[in-house]
Amino acid sequence: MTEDFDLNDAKNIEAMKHVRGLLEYMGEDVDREGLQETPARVLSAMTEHFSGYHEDPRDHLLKTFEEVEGYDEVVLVSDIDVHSHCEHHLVPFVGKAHVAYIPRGRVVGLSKLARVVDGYAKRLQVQEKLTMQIANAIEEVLEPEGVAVIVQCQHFCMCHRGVHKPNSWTTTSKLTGAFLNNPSSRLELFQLIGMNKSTG
Ligand SMILES: Nc1nc2c(ncn2[C@@H]2O[C@H](COP(=O)(O)OP(=O)(O)OP(=O)(O)O)[C@@H](O)[C@H]2O)c(=O)[nH]1
Ligand SMILES: [Zn+2]
Repeated sequence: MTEDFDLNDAKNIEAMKHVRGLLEYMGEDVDREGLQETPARVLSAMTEHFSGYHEDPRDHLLKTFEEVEGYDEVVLVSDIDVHSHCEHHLVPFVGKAHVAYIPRGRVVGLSKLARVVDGYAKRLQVQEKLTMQIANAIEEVLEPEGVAVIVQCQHFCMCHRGVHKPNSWTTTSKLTGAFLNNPSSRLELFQLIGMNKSTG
């Protein structure tokens, strides 16, 4: 599970001490057998959860976009799974992102939109910032007629601690260009998202 984790690396040794400190703080016996590999596992998992710090998500678009004339309708990738962590409590928030744009010549592979979502989600986040960062990246690189990013998540900090509202969902959106200014583009977007849900 932690094959790629270097137990001899000075930074890792230092970080494992901190994880042990947290286990002690929780009231655990850090020397018990079941916890021997836990600090390394925790750090290895963190590397995965926070891989976004080691990339610029805009690169997924910058390195792959193509100039394609003729398609100027909505491109929507809906229900992209979002797994992020809230910067207030370091606990997960999870849900979906719907990402759309109307090309003005530049198009990109559909998976790249999901990679942009991941690149920003795999950091400590607040949902509003995540939503804006995804939209800004697409806007900046593809220079489309419009961008729409809608994120719907459940925040564990709200569901499983604190106010304890396990059924609550938070929706955030960032619309630009035609999606903002043209009611028919916005209506089409919401119909497409709704249509997908009713058939899914
Ligand atoms: N706007 C926004 N708030 C968030 C997000 N994630 C968590 N929060 C909120 O951040 C706030 C932090 O409030 P604090 O009063 O400082 O922390 P707290 O005492 O743990 O608050 P409670 O969760 O109410 O117990 C809470 O209201 C959370 O619901 C997010 O993505 N966006
Ligand atoms: Zn939180």
